[in-house]
Amino acid sequence: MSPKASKPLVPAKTDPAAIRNFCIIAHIDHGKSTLADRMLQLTGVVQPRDMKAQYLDRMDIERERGITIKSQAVRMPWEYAGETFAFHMIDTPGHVDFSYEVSRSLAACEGALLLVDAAQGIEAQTLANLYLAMEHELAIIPVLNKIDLPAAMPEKYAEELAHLIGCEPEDVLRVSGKTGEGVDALLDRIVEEIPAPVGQPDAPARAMIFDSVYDTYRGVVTFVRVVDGQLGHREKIQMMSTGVTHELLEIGVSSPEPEATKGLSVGEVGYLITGVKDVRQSKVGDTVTSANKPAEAIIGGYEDPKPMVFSGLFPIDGSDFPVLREALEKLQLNDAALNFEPETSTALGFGFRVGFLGLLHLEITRERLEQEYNLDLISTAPNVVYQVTAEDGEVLTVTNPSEFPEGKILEIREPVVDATIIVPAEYIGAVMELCQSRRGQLEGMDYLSEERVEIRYKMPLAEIVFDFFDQLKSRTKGYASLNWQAEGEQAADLVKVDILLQGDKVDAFSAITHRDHAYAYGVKMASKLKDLIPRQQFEVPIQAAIGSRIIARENIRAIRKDVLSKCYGGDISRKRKLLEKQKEGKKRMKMVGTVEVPQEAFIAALSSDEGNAKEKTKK
Ligand SMILES: Nc1nc2c(ncn2[C@@H]2O[C@H](COP(=O)(O)OP(=O)(O)OP(=O)(O)O)[C@@H](O)[C@H]2O)c(=O)[nH]1
Repeated sequence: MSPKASKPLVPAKTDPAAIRNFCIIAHIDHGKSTLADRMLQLTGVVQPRDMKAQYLDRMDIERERGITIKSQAVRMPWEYAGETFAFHMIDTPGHVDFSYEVSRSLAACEGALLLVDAAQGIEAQTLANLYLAMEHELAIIPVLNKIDLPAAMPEKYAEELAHLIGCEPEDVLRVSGKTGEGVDALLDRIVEEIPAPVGQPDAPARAMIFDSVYDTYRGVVTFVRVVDGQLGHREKIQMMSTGVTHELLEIGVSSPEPEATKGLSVGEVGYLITGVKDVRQSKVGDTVTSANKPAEAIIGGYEDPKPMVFSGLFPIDGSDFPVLREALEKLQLNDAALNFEPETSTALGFGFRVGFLGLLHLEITRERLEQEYNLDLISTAPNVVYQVTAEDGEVLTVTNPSEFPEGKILEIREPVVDATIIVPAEYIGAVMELCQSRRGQLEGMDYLSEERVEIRYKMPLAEIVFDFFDQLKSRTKGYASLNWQAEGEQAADLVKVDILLQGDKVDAFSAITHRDHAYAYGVKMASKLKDLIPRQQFEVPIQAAIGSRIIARENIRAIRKDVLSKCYGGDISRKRKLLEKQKEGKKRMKMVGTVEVPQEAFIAALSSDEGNAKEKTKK
């Protein structure tokens, strides 16, 4: 993040009246990043020869998957009526797992571009993001994107959008992020319609942290929006929630490459570098003030990201445990939403219980651990968080089936969500049937237009987070879009199903499920394992049980594997070689009680056959 040494510092203080802070909100794949690319080009901050698609998605994994994970803030100049304006554009991720990032970015803006694909129309996350923007009282500019597509229906969707936000269809801008058509008119509209930031220039400095990223060379880079006063180069700053002070080594703006400035003043969006090495010291949502003249009140309105899904991560090679710990610690430097604690499993050895925002977050984290740190991992079936009241009245927070208390249980509470599904009206029946089978309760239904409907359900998180989206897509020929948000908890009839091999519980295969699904889980797991575990020298029963009650059973028949049978004659060295080879093979086995289970059986039994979470959860 270093500026070129010889470059003079850009003067501090931009007149707040000439600043416009905005973000782009949209359903996933409606083209935010592509539109952002065009804006960078049109405003001249990125030269055509340096331009690459999705310029702002810097992480390799973001490029590979074509999605935005971390938000980015970029400063761009724009001439309007003879005056130069400074735009701060904050690109936001669109996936539901990362919606907390959207909410932070929104709090740093005065306006939002609501981007809708002109060939798709409004989708579930368009609504969710719009409601968030309205909560933050942002000025909203409706924009239809991808008008170059032959399938685009701008007239139809302009009406839909106008109806939704209460404006005239003519007020809906039409652009193409791909060809650039209409983008300069959009930039003008930003000046006209988004209010300039207001703050008190002479008050003690207050800046709100909306993102922190870890940079290998510079440590933590903190992105802030200055609300009051100003922060200067080399100033001593204080984090208001903890009182910790740091010296500012560098302050600047991204344009889109980092450019050091003398300071940041009211309404400006930029970055701070203090040499701190851990993002948790620069907490998103915290207020930065000046240590010499501290402000009195923190800027409010933030939520901390809360993990929704937990899974155990175990190295396949037990000696990789320290590497896994170090890798998780490094990822956490850059991902405040990731949390983990050590876990021991009798079947899988030492590993970590890791909390994620959702399945995509889990998959990305796992992929990064495997790619960037060269680890081979087994992950256990993900589960949500349960509140379990045991017989003695004690309430336990259970993030792992192995923590499930033995004995009688008074109540189990599970997280629930409000789900919004948008589909063409002909699929209402199919969607309702699916939601009902997942213990959903219909909350309401509205027609967005004659043929498209918004259906709202209250559902258990555990029912929606895993393969629900796949099912929804296949029942609606891919036309449904889904969004959900946490909405508290409810009591439910849940049980823990254990899997036993020769009478010994295999903790890695235990699961908490609804009583109605317990039998199906038991049967599926027992028959999967029967195929995966090789025959042993004795008979091995595989059982599924709720408490002491067996609900399913399979048997692996005994064999005696005589490796010497091929070896007639008395060549002792050949016999020895075969026995050695058999010993080698045994090393790759895990002993569960007296049963040898090959490593691959764990991997295969725990791997879901559901494929890729991004594909599943993308619209
Ligand atoms: N024809 C056409 N395609 C577009 C346009 N804008 C974006 N696309 C394509 O739509 C796809 C999604 O675009 P992105 O810009 O990655 O979408 P996004 O909303 O940023 O997606 P996330 O970062 O994953 O949230 C890409 O394949 C783009 O090439 C457009 O104006 N016209």
